[in-house]
Amino acid sequence: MKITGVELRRIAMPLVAPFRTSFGTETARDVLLVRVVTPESEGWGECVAMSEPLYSSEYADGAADVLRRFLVPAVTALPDVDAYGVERALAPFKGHRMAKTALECAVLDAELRAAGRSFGSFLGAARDRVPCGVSVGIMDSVPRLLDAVSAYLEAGYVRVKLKIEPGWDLVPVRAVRERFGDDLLLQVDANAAYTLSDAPHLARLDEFGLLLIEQPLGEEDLVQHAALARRLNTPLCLDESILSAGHAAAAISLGACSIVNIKPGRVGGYIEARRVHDVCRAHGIAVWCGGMLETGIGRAANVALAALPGFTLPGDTSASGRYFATDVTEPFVLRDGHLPVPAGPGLGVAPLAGVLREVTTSTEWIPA
Ligand SMILES: CC(=O)N[C@@H](Cc1ccc2ccccc2c1)C(=O)O
Ligand SMILES: [Mg+2]
Repeated sequence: MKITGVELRRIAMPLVAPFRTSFGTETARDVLLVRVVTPESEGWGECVAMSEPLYSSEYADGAADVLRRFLVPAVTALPDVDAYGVERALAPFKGHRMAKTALECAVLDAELRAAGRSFGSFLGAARDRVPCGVSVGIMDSVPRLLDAVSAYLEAGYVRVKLKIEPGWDLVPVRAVRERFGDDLLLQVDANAAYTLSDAPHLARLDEFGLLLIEQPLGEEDLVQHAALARRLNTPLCLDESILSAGHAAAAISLGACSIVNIKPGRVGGYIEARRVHDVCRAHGIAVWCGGMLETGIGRAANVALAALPGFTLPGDTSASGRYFATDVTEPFVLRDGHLPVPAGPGLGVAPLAGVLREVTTSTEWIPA
């Protein structure tokens, strides 16, 4: 496939409610979308980097810059390209995994649309719908938290994840467990807010029968997570620490985690995300699909990924309405706690022209 050109488009997506984590509070998404145009078709990809480098080192303006100056030219220079060719062409550039993922996804979407093949069939989806969990932010009070969880359970979510940080952990978790009972699938995510010296405190989470504790320690603390895992009964899950299939293998062999949250943007692409899935599966490690408050573009790709056989835990693949009053694609709507895997060619969804025009804050065309 020969690329004619690439569009970088920024869109502003207000959130239906502020989303607070241990690293900050988000009230709107400033999203970078990538559109790849070829003579046969066009494809879309979403860069999940935040507007500020608070979750990872990447941020939207930086991703746009590295795409504009290095990544897009490296790909559009190729006479014929597919998603694997994109991976090879981008390998010389270090890091910038979220930016790379957006471009790889857009090429893959265009390629699959031209071939009349769905994302799910390319990745190896084993199901046509996936069970969905929900990520609940840090709230102003426990009553407000209980109201939010109650509404999400009403909506049908099959698993609840609570954001925690020092000062907001045991009390809210205990309140949710006591209100909604022992059968509720419940887990927590600290976004690296603790240190190994907090081990005795974190061990007190064991009494709540959680599915997992996600990324309690720093992104680079693989050995410390292994030490912490030996002092907890609750399984440890890593998110920020796992940037590749190699990282997953290292974390597993160190005993730093027994579950992995897979986010394609964090690991550099959907092809690499499948490699992480395969490595974990080979080690008997369960995986689930994380979320970065994606629009329907990233959501469509993630739901397809979440349908792979090793994704045995509900992911943060929540409905569009969890984050946006109006999604940029047809909304993903929860049915019996599941989202359908798009079956159409490519991502199976595309931005709705009217909504896209409304939310666009800038566009830039990069000719091949
Ligand atoms: C659903 C969920 O908890 N996601 C991330 C954290 C997170 C939170 C807030 C975000 C805001 C803008 C972009 C990405 C973001 C990611 C996580 O699993 O750690
Ligand atoms: Mg996380």
